[in-house]
This record gives sequence, structure tokens and C-alpha cells, in this order.
Amino acid sequence: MGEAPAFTVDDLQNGYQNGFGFKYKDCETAITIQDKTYVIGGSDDESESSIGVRIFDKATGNWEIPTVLGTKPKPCKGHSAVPLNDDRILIIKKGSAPDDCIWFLEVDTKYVREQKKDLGTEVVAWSKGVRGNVERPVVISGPSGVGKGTLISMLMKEFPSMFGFSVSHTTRAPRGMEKDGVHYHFTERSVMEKDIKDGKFLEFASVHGNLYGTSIEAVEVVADEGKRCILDIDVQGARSVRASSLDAIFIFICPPSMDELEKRLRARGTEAEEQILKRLRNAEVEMEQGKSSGVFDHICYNDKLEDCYDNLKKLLGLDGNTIPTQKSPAPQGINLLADHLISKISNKIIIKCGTPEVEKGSKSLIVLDVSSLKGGSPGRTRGLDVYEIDSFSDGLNDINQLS
Ligand SMILES: Nc1ncnc2c1ncn2[C@@H]1O[C@H](COP(=O)(O)OP(=O)(O)OP(=O)(O)O)[C@@H](O)[C@H]1O
Ligand SMILES: Nc1nc2c(ncn2[C@@H]2O[C@H](COP(=O)(O)O)[C@@H](O)[C@H]2O)c(=O)[nH]1
Repeated sequence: MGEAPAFTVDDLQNGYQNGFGFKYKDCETAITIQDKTYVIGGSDDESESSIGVRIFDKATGNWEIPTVLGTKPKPCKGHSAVPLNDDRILIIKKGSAPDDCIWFLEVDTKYVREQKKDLGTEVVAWSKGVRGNVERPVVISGPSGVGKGTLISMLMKEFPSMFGFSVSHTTRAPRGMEKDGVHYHFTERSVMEKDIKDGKFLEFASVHGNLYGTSIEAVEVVADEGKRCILDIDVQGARSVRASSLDAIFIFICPPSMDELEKRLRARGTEAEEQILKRLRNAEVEMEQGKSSGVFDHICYNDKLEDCYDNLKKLLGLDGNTIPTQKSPAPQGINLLADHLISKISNKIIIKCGTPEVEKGSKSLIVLDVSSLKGGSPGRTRGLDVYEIDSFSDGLNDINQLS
């Protein structure tokens, strides 16, 4: 019936001997994919920072402790594990908050393969599972002073429930009215460099002499609110995002002329002369790259502000001819009962909860549809669909209808 039996913690309670001659600890599950067995620790020890992972390589007979990337799940009181498509393992945490119970351990995704190549070690990567999808993020680039921030503010003001701003990190000093955590996360270079090294950034670049970067979290928190994320980043950053797994729309904003750009930068009055000259010099290169790099899907000229804004809205499907997509409700989690059994049929995971209360009730099978997964480590895995089906007095029929 089920393609892949899932291991639950209960199967492994108190440890048992297996074909490889090693003993699992309490609260561990083991999933074999090709030549490797991934032993995933389900410790509820709060002194541990996350669920542990070790790998038994059947070919060599050796244990390996992999480099673990991504946002890691906190330890829990056990979990269940189901392999999906040989590239990732679905982990369902027991007794966790509804928005914290579905996780993916990636073992052979594109991201993991690239990281293995870069680091030269065995790598696995965690990604939190999130229900539902959001619209494609929008990357806006263009030379300093062209009006990116002005256009983004107009969008956010007109459609406050639809768009959310990705708050970048920067090592530059705040301007007069800028607030930490709102306009930027103002940060020390050494701290930012460490976070970059730890894989917390989607992209980063040195821009006009300072370090700027978009953290993975900055983009994900916007999507978690069900909003479409807007990124205001330079051309180097846009190129990095284009190469990442973030499926965004890329828009380059051009000034009507370099003279007008200079006028706007000077009129804004936020930069010292030396910085203005540096930004204008960099603008020449950015204009060249913006128009010819192949990174951008659209180029908008910001001559008359209102015209440019109307054009931008048209590109985003907000020109009045299309009904704007309503903000999707905040993705809800799944409140899994501590006692459950799991099986996998095609791309649906069937979770049978076994408490007496549930058995008496009419809804007893939870279905987790993983057919439309998007994203993944180092960000969240989106596109999960979760629903319930009627009681399993005739559960076999229900399950068969799902395959
Ligand atoms: N179409 C326009 N016509 C005239 N002035 C404009 C226009 N668009 C924006 N401005 C003005 O130009 C100045 C620079 O705009 P803004 O700060 O939005 O640029 P930016 O591209 O976000 O710059 P940076 O990359 O440095 O953050 C602001 O004073 C803004 O009011
Ligand atoms: N690559 C990135 N570039 C960024 C990011 N945040 C902002 N920027 C770009 O920096 C310049 C200067 O900005 P300012 O606020 O100092 O005027 C501008 O072109 C922004 O688009 C980022 O996270 N990554």
C-alpha cells in the first residue's frame, strides 16, 4: 500500500540492532537513501542546539558527521521521518508548536550538491516546511539616487497588505531619519562577515565602500506574513539572487540622464561630496551592467515619477486591469498529535493519529501533499498542502483514493 514505510521514534525506542551492526539511540530515526543511512537524533535535551544528524556510509562502512547547513530545528520529544524522492527527508516533530512541526533534511538537492563541492565535506541542510505559497519576490536595482526607494515606498503605501520590504544588513552608518531594523539592520563589519561565513545571507556585495547584504531570514519573514517580498539591492546582488533558488522578478530602474541622477542625489542631501562622486562613478558601471547583463527582466525609466510608478504597477499586474491577488491568509501549521503513524503514497504523506479521542471523531487522517514543493534550504520549503480526510473506519478506501 504505502511506498515507503516511515520510521517513527516508537519503532526505535530503546534502540535495536540492525543490518549494519550498530545500535540506534532512543529518539533516533534512520533513513536509508542509496548507500547512506541518515541517523537523525530526536533528543529532547534542551542543552542541544538542534536535532543531530550522522551518516553511516554502507560502501565504506564508516560513520560521518556532516556539515549541517540551513536554519536548524530545535530539539523535540521525538519525530517521524519519511524519505522523499531520494533528495530530502521529511521530518515531523512531535509535540511541537503548529508552525514548527514540519521540517525537511536535504541530503542531495542542488543546494546540498553545490555546498558539498565548495566545502569538500559531506553536507546536509535543514529547511522549515511552510504551508501555502506566496507571489514571486521583486528585485529592484538601479544606480543610487534613481528613485528605487521612492517607488518602493509608493507601492508599500498603496498596497500595504500585499508587499513587504526585505530589510537588508549594512555596515554604513544610519542617515538622520533611518531606523535600525526598519530601513536597514545596521551592523558591524566583523559580525556581518561572520554571518556571511555561517551561510545566513542570500547575497551580499561591497557597494560604494560599504558591505550590504540580504539575509535569508529577511526574505523569509516577509513570505511568512503571506506578503510579496521587495528587495532593493545593487546589480551585483541582483546577479547573485538570479543565480540562487529564489524565483524572483528582476526590474532595473534607469534615470532619464546622468545629469538628472546627479541632481537627485545632490537634492536628497544625504551624502557628503566624496560619497556623491563615488556613487556617480559607480552609476556609470551599474547602468552598463543593468542594461546588458541579462539579469533583468524589465527596465523602467524613472523620468516622471508618476509615469514610472504606473509602469511598475503594470509590470506587477497592479494596473487596474488585473484584480490584485488577495493577500493569502497567514500560513497555518499542523498540530500533530504525539501518537501517530505515517505512510507515503506517491507524493502524499498519510498521517494516522491514534488517540482514542481522534478515533471516535470523524476526522482522523491528515494528508500532507508534497507534490508542489518550492524553495528549500537555505530558506524555507513552501507549497505544502495539508488537509484532513474522514475517519479510517473505511480508511483503506480513503487511502486508495489518494494514490
Ligand atoms: N522621478 C523623479 N523625479 C524627480 N525626483 C525624484 C524622482 N524619483 C525620485 N526622486 C527623488 O530623488 C531622490 C533619490 O531618490 P531615492 O532615495 O528614492 O533613490 P534610491 O534609488 O533609492 O537611492 P539609493 O540607492 O541611494 O538608496 C529623492 O530625493 C527622491 O525624492
Ligand atoms: N547587494 C546589495 N545591495 C544593497 C542591499 N541593500 C541596499 N543595497 C544597495 O546599496 C546601494 C546604496 O544604498 P544606500 O541605502 O546606502 O543609498 C543601493 O544601490 C541599494 O540598492 C543589499 O542587501 N544587497
